[in-house]
Amino acid sequence: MNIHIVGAGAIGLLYGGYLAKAGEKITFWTRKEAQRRVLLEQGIFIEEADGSTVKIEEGQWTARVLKQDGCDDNDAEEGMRQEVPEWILIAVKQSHFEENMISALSHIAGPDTRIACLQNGIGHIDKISRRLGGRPVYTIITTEGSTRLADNGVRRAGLGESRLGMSKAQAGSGLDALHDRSTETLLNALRKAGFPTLLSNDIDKDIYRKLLINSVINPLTAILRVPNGDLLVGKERMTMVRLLCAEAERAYRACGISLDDDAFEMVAGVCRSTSSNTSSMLGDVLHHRATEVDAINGQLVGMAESVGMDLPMHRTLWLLVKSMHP
Ligand SMILES: NC(=O)C1=CN([C@@H]2O[C@H](COP(=O)(O)OP(=O)(O)OC[C@H]3O[C@@H](n4cnc5c(N)ncnc54)[C@H](OP(=O)(O)O)[C@@H]3O)[C@@H](O)[C@H]2O)C=CC1
Ligand SMILES: CC(C)(CO)C(=O)C(=O)O
Repeated sequence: MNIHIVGAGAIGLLYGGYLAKAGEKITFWTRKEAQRRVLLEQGIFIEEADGSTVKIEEGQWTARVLKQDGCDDNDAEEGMRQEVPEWILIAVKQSHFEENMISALSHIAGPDTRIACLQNGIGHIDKISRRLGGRPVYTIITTEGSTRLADNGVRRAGLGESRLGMSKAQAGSGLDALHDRSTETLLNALRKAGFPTLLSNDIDKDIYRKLLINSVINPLTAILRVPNGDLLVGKERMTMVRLLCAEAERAYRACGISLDDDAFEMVAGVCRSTSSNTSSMLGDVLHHRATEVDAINGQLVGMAESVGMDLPMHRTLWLLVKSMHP
């Protein structure tokens, strides 16, 4: 299957690398020519949690630079059209969803191309879908953890679990798009590549579950500069985790979003299972990059506001993290 990966960062290289190794035809779209060159010259490497390293040489995959108009330096647009992807996996960060990037997507995608987003946070799906003429956009929620080590390599935290689905707002009356040949083909490709993936008929539940987890763990670890597990160390941190969970739960109830589990137990469970992780938000802060806090705590605060509710703790975390942006 012909799959394009937009954003060859931590999660893009992990997914694209293993999909290519499993025999899929992969095209990475990078932002910079320098990264494209490193990829083509040195190949991709993935460090696994057991210390082994997997090398994936060019052959099954190629790399291009995503330009504003969708063309790269080496290929005319006509050439790209002949390689219309069946799927595009978007693996950029929330802060990378700029007009130019979204407009470039419309050049890569053919009329039947499916698009799936791997981002944490919310708000991006509708934005892209609108800009792509209402084309339905799928979501992949994953517990994979990947850290970028170089332009061409990543470290995988361990085996995660992923879910592929389409949120109700996207599906409209067309939920059948979830159960067609194209979706089945992507699911099989992901599984063959070593990503245990389930088809979700209720991806919104997964999206909001992850949003709540990220809204508590990410800003707290970014501000305190501690690994995830350390949020459970000490009375004061535990109290903050509890209060943030309770505030988010109140907002979810007011918005009619149900959670299967107790929020605190859920968040504490993730702190324990990823105890040595540097959260992605802490990673961004340490590297002086913009974080995804707008799409996480910002969206949560906005959701609550839409039903007349204020979330003072989440709002404060949002502003604190935003104040650390470069
Ligand atoms: N890493 C993880 O373990 C997980 C990540 N996620 C989500 O996946 C998303 C990506 O995260 P992650 O991979 O960690 O982030 P990275 O920062 O490692 O990767 C993002 C990549 O997107 C590239 N990019 C940005 N803008 C463009 C553009 N216009 N055209 C082409 N490429 C572009 C960046 O290029 P450049 O380097 O040149 O800036 C970078 O390589 C996030 O939303 C995150 O929440 C979800 C679950 C797990
Ligand atoms: C689940 C968690 C908190 C793991 O680190 C994560 O998704 C992130 O860091 O963004």
